[in-house]
Amino acid sequence: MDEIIISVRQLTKQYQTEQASGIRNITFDIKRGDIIAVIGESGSGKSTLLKSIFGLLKVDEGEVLLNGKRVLGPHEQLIPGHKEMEIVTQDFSLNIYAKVYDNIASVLSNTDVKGKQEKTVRMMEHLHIDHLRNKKITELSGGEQQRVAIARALVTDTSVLLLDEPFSQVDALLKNQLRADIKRIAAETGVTVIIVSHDPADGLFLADELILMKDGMLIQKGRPEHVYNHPEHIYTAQLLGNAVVLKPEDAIKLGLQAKQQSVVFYPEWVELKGGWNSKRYEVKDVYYKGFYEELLLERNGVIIRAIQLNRGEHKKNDHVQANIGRFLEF
Ligand SMILES: Nc1ncnc2c1ncn2[C@@H]1O[C@H](COP(=O)(O)OP(=O)(O)OP(=O)(O)O)[C@@H](O)[C@H]1O
Repeated sequence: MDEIIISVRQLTKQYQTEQASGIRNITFDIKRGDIIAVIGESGSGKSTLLKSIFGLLKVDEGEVLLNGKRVLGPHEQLIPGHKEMEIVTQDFSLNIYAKVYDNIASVLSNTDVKGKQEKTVRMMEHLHIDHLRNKKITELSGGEQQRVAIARALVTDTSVLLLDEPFSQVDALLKNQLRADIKRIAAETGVTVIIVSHDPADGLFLADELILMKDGMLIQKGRPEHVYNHPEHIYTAQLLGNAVVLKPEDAIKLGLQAKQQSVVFYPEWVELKGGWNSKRYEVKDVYYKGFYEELLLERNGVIIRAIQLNRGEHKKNDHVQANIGRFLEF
């Protein structure tokens, strides 16, 4: 059976503000070795959840258990945090005057100097920062600092790594590499990782399980493919796949038999092809996206979006046959 490493139980943390803020009644378990991605729009409570798990915030209700033991809050111990967890926050908390190598090595004990050196070098290689080893933190870009902070957290052989927006400072190319590195390192070391990100693509790519947050509440948890294909809220479908949302009267104008309040589908569920069930649409616009293109299609005054691999087949004012192959109702 899978071993549960972290249990979050009815966790509530409200800030003293006029509007509702923070997180409310969050409950879930994390399996050892899993990568969990906490996804949600800005202000949905992701960072509050992460900090609460680490013991940085005094929560109002509920608890976090690590290996069955309650994680203490900042009011219960001198130094907030937990020795079996490492957190990389958005400020990185690096010693900016020290060199990259020393920032990483300094968290290891001096009892085994050779082992310390080897481990530090290996971790720098893992995160592609070995060429920066003698540079000071002040001489690095934001993305480079981010990788040093992750290396410093991972070199400790921590059981749990918490990452708050770990890709916020890196460009698209580096981001792909860093995501793949984290996935590989997690698989190699068995570390449990919780990543907070506002970019759903991070979670879809990296996570064994996604946690969707909205207005301080957990609204869905599950494997990325499952959550993507079976969203329980319109918000989830919009966040993960920029879904098209139609009122039932508009859906009917497209020939869909809608019974509920809203009809929802991802643009890639629209099939651009002829056939007995396809309908004629006018192409209102074509957005070039590189390897694919997004088409704005109109029928009976209703606009939908469709995407397809970029073959340059369609242009504005063309007519196409399209079929909404699958849709969800909410
Ligand atoms: N120290 C604080 N005092 C008062 N309100 C706070 C504090 N920290 C967060 N909040 C509020 O709590 C809510 C959740 O904030 P949180 O930072 O957890 O969200 P988030 O999903 O991480 O957002 P982002 O993606 O923008 O970082 C927001 O409404 C925020 O304004």
